[in-house]
Amino acid sequence: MAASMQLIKLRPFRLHSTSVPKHHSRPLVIRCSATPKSYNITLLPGDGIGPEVISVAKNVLNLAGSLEGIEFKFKEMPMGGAALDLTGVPLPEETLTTAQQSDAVLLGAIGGYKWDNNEKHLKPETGLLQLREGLKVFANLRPASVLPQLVDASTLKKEVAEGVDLMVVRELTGGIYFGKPRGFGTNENGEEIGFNTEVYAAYEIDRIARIAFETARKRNGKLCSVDKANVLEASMFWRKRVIAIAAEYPDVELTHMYVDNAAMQLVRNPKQFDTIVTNNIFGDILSDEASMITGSIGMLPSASLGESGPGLFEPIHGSAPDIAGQDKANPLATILSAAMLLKYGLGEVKAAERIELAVLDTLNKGFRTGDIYSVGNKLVGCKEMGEEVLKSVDTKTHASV
Ligand SMILES: NC(=O)c1ccc[n+]([C@@H]2O[C@H](COP(=O)([O-])OP(=O)(O)OC[C@H]3O[C@@H](n4cnc5c(N)ncnc54)[C@H](O)[C@@H]3O)[C@@H](O)[C@H]2O)c1
Ligand SMILES: CC(C)[C@H](C(=O)O)[C@@H](O)C(=O)O
Ligand SMILES: [Mg+2]
Repeated sequence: MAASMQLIKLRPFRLHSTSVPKHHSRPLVIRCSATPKSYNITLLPGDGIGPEVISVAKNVLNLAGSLEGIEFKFKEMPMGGAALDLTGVPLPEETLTTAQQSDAVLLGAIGGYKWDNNEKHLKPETGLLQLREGLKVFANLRPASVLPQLVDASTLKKEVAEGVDLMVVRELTGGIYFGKPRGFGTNENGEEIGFNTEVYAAYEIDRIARIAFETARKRNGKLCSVDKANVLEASMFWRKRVIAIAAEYPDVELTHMYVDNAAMQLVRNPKQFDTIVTNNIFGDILSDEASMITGSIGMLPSASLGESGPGLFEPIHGSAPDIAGQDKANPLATILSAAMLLKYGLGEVKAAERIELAVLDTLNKGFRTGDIYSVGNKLVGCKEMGEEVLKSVDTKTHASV
């Protein structure tokens, strides 16, 4: 099991000690062994490579679940550009309601050239922000670990990349993404302007800081808060609140770093980081940067959690229009997001570990999509990679879990 824990080094935890999300209470229900556990999963394939990676991840999730006596009822709903084309909006009300009423949500990716020049409210990306807001998933966990099998795929030198295992805790429903005022206008000289507002209330910082301290406590006890407190008032306040919350976690070592330095340190010496907590926009950027240390953005999963209700699970990558429809996408980030769904969303740790082990086994056998390929490996497409993971879920992990 040690190998799988390397992949996503975090045990399931409650976001809030006083409010237990619906799904966390599930294991307490006593069930007859003849009655399989059943969960409703909303699938949001989205655009570009989204449907390709979701179709593969759905099969893996289904098989890992069935081997643990879990049954899934999947409901696929339109989202992003696909929803715009179908209904005229990027997040139809029915999609949001279905997602809110399910046990967990698995999303592929949204966006594409076709909708790039749409007005803001008609952008696929706006639909994604509405979904995160609608599910109230303020805590976005983005683990980045360099797997021994993929050290050579990293763009960094082996000695720098080897052993990296960090977790970015990104605030997801606040900051400049949602702050008001925002929009377009003219300045005092009559010139056109565009503007956004970076704003955080104390409660928003306090709750994400607590998640980050809890996360660090379950890992190596080191938390680095990344901000721009040398310049931005919102960051100065962020730092003040993180320091205040630190008093509740004397066992966690807290450090602070400016975001420009953090971006540099991530490629200079990424092993210095354990858990990073940061705001919405810095977390977006730093997690893409961290992904390349691991070999590819096609490897990084994520879990977005709130205080109650279903979690949202998605790879951190986008719809990759440059490779969409060519069976070239790496599905592992989405498959690993399905593992996070099981672990953090449903508390189904055994089924999650089956998937993690299967991914490691598939990589051990040398199967690689183009983004993580190096000489000597077997180059496969998205579908074949999925089939290989399925085989490993069925055989290897069945025997070892
Ligand atoms: N969560 C999301 O749905 C999400 C995230 C990021 C970007 N986007 C959207 O996706 C679209 C494209 O954005 P972008 O090009 O900046 O970022 P991107 O992540 O889609 O692609 C960046 C690069 O990484 C590659 N890549 C991404 N995922 C891969 C995978 N699984 N396997 C192999 N290679 C992969 C792509 O081919 C591309 O070269 C935009 O519309 C953007 O808004 C959506
Ligand atoms: C598509 C976009 C809205 C999104 C974000 O900025 O959060 C993406 O980049 C991500 O990382 O999930
Ligand atoms: Mg991003």
